[in-house]
Amino acid sequence: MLHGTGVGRGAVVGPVVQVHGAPEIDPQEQVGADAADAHRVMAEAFDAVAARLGEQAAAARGTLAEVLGATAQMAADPALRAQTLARVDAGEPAVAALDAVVDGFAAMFEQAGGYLAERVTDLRSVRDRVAAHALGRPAPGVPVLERASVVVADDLAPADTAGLDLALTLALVTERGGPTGHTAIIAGQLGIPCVVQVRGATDLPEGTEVAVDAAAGVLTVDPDDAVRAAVESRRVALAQLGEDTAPGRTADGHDVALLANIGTAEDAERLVDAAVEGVGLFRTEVLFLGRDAAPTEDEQVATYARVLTALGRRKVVLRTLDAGADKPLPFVTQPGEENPALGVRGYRLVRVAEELLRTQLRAVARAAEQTGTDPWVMAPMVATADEARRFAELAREAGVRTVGVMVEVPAVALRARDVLAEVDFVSLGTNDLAQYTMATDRLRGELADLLDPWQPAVLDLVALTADGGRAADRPVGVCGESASDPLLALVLVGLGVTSLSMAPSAVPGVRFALGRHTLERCREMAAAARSARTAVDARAACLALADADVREVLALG
Ligand SMILES: C=C(OP(=O)(O)O)C(=O)O
Ligand SMILES: [Mg+2]
Repeated sequence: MLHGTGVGRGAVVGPVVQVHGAPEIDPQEQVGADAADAHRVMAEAFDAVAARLGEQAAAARGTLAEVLGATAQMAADPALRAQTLARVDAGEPAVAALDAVVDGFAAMFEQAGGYLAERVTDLRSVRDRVAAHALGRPAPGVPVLERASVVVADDLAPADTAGLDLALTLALVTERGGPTGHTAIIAGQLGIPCVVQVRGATDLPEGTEVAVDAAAGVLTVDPDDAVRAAVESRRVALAQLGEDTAPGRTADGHDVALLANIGTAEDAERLVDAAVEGVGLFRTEVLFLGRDAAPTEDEQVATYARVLTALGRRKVVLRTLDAGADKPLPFVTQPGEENPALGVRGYRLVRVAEELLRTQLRAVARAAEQTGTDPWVMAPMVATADEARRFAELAREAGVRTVGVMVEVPAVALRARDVLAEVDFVSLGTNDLAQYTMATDRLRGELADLLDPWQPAVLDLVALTADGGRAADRPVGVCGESASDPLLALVLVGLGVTSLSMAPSAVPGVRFALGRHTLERCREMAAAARSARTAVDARAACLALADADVREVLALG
């Protein structure tokens, strides 16, 4: 068995497919016996890579097909090939020759900017593939899946996950990455079981059968019949939970809205028939990613209107641009920041790019008017009541009616009452709140124990925020990953949180857990968790108070 940190409750069995990183290449490594042989091997490598990518593009769909098709064209590019082979003929080591030619093209592309600059990643991917082929190493990158598989990687970049064939991806397993990192968030969004921080996963041979249990954070290699049967019964139990479409409510009828986190209009459209009460976090920065400039106001209006239309009369909480630190955007990145997580990020960008925020707020107000809806709008990374007031002014000036801020900085939790005097609601971003409370980079998977949202210090800050909400009679939601943990969700409700927003795939488990516990029991759990001195003890204390069926069906331990 291999252990890691699980994301989601699902379990699956399937064969391993490894995602290989770029091959480690010594540029002086010789290919073939002499220059003529190297010429032949390299020419053959270009042909093989172009042909394989072409075949894969033909077999793929959507974005994946486009990405593969463009990369195949680049591998077949006559100039790239001719220049490399000319250097090889002149006696240069073949891989070094390829590297130098690719570097030359990359520099040209980067200088040209725009579309061409974005192709540099494809160009380097062609180089890695051709070099790997010539040296007889496995092809790098996300392989094209031929059957339903468990995809294993050291870590996956957002671009890698875009290249996954979701219909055939049973689970994602990574050696690195944290539970609030990109792979985990995307897996949650797509409802794919995921385990991160699994030491030894990349050593598993291709095709090895593994059982992936996201609830337990465990991989079982060559599972026996008993493990397979347990996986199947979990699948059936979770499928049954998915049939309950009632609103979120405790066993004694206390309402807690269950909302979805989304990043794109497509995510919103997938919710049209989903049993969620709305969207509690629309991460609008996704629309800004991978571009040289912000989308225009009209483009933003169109996207926001699509989201609002998909949700109809359901609630939508839209978050304004959260750029910087773990979500860098080239056009607003502040040069020379040594600690970007503590720098000009999130709402603070208003200091250097106020028009960006004003444009976005206008776009939201126009989309709201167009669709006859009333979205709530909140700012990320607010640190003071003053900032909350200024954001509320800007939003109201633009025509937004309901304005809030995220609680991600401990200072805001500590002064929640002051902040709630300025805005209509707050939403706890527990991913960043844990990062800043525990002074622990959320992207450093190896520090996951410190980042654990069960840390009593983080729960204390949630409690303070909820107290502020109660005193002001204003809603306090949670939209960090902690809302998707069914046991922790009960604690959050016990602390006084009024809505929970999570990956849509997590909603059925949380709904089920809520429905089996009274508000009083949630409060007992919250008190027990806060009395504990460690994250592990906090969870254990709550588990002891949890309903037996819930423990069993959701494999809570
Ligand atoms: C919801 C949050 O925002 P993000 O994960 O996008 O930073 C959070 O920080 O908890
Ligand atoms: Mg955040």
